[in-house]
Formats: sequence, structure tokens, C-alpha cells
Amino acid sequence: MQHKKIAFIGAGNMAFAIISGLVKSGYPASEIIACNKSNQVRRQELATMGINVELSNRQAVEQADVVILAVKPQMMAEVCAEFADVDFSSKWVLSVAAGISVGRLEQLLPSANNIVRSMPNTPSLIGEGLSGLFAKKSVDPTACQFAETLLSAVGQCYWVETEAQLNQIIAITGSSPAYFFRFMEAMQQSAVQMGFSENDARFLVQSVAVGAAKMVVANPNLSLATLRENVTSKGGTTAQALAVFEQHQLADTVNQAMNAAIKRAEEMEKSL
Ligand SMILES: NC(=O)C1=CN([C@@H]2O[C@H](COP(=O)(O)OP(=O)(O)OC[C@H]3O[C@@H](n4cnc5c(N)ncnc54)[C@H](O)[C@@H]3O)[C@@H](O)[C@H]2O)C=CC1
Ligand SMILES: O=C(O)[C@@H]1CCC=N1
Repeated sequence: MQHKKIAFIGAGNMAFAIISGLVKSGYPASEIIACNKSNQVRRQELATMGINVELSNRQAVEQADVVILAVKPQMMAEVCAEFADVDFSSKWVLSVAAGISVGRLEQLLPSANNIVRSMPNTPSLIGEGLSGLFAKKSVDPTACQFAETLLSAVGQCYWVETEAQLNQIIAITGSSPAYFFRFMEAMQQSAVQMGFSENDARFLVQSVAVGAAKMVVANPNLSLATLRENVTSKGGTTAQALAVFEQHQLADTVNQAMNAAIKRAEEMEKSL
């Protein structure tokens, strides 16, 4: 990848995941600037990795070829106001924020004409991320390519045609690591109630989660339904467990949850 100067505005969980992946993939730490006003421990951690740590968002932006907006959506307007008058015409912008549309970013940074919106996820921290990407047709293809190469350092990329689809990606891959964690948490709680220690319950649950996920990947020709059916002996234990999920309308619950995530992203787009 061409080594451009990249400034991360906000260096919390998501930015740290991307920065770690970039450095691991060989991107020079000296070409990365990270700005994180409120977390001294994180700044120290970044400095130890050889990242240039800046306290001023504006100074970080001024030095950069590529600006990655990685603050909480609720902070975005306030943070962009600090450098709204910087000339962005030769800079590329990559936002990872949920619920901030390209149109809104164009308002916040009027001279920016190459804005790519993305929706990464936290498995990026271990190189297993999935990032949705969206850009208007007018955006420089080299900026799109750079964004894709950058996010490929921490996982896989998936371009969407419309910005509305990026909100769907939030529900499908951005928020969803938490759905799986919640499910595993519930299984762990149940195992603890049976008398297993927290540690043993976690070991058992995480082992099966990894095994099940690897089976999905290893068997692209088997549908998820077939993989489920292969576990489910007629009149056996799994059938009884799955029947309880059905009684409680698992599929409908998941559908409602994912639509709630999309609705929230749309509300944020209107209010932020
Ligand atoms: N956590 C996740 O799974 C995902 C998060 N995102 C997006 O990433 C963005 C960041 O989220 P997280 O990393 O989870 O949040 P976070 O709270 O871990 O990180 C935000 C960071 O911004 C820093 N910050 C606050 N005010 C600042 C300011 N004025 N100037 C510079 N830095 C400032 C904070 O110290 C904090 O470390 C959000 O917009 C979120 O929508 C996107 C995909 C997944
Ligand atoms: O919960 C959120 O709003 C962010 C976006 C996707 C994951 N975390």
C-alpha cells in the first residue's frame, strides 16, 4: 500500500483495532498520527507502538493526507468544527462513524470532496474484521482503493451501492459481534447455573462457538439449515432445545433486533 500520512481523529476501540492491524500488516507507525483527547492510557499505548500522538485534532488533520474520523457520532459535529476551515480538497476522508451520512460530513467539512464512509467491526482487532464501505460515484477511485486497502489490513471489505445499505451493514456486521457475545453470555450463565465455574463455562462455550463458526466457513456448499439439521437427531436433545427457540420466535426476535439497529442508525442520521 502507498504510504500516506494518516490521522486518526479519536483513537478508541475501533480506531485502535484498525491502527493495530495496520501496524501488524507493515504500515509504518511513523506515518500514523492518532489524536485522543480524553484517554491518557491509550495515548501512552499508541506512543509505545511508535505512533505519533497528537493532542490537537487540528494539527493532526493539517499534517495528514488521509483523515480517519473515529469519534463517537455524538461528538462528530463538535470535533469537525475544530478543523472545518482546513482545506480538505487534497485530503481523503474516511469515516467509521455509525449514523453520520456522507451528506452530513460534506456539511461539516465543506472543502472535502473525497469522503468514504465505512462500517468496520471490532473483530478487526484480531484481523478478522468485516468492513462495509460506501462512496458517492464522484469520489476519486484512488481514495476508494486506499480505503479498501487500509481496511483490508484488518479483515475483509464489502462495498455497498447505496448509503441506505450501509445502515443495513451496521445491523448485519457492525453491531452483530455483540449479538453473538450476548448469546454466548446467556449460554455461559446457563452453564454456571448448572454448577460449572465461570471459567469452565466460558471455555466450553467459546470452544463450541469457534468450532461452529469454523464449520460454517469450511463447508460453503452446506446451507446453515443443513449444518443445523446435521446436529439435530430425530426425537433427540437438540430438537427439544431448538423447539424452545421456535416457541419464543427466535427468527422474529433476531429480525426485530436487526431492524431496531437500522432504525437507530437512520434516527442518528437525522439528528446528528
Ligand atoms: N465499537 C464498534 O464496534 C464500532 C464502532 N464504530 C464507530 O466508531 C466510532 C468510535 O467508536 P468506538 O471506537 O467504539 O468509541 P470509543 O469511545 O472507544 O472511541 C472514541 C474515542 O474518541 C476520543 N475522543 C473523544 N472526544 C474527542 C475529541 N474531541 N477529539 C479527539 N478524540 C476524542 C475518546 O477518548 C475515545 O477514545 C463511532 O463513531 C462508532 O459509531 C463503527 C463500527 C464498529
Ligand atoms: O453501537 C454502535 O453504535 C456502534 C456501531 C456498530 C457497532 N458499534
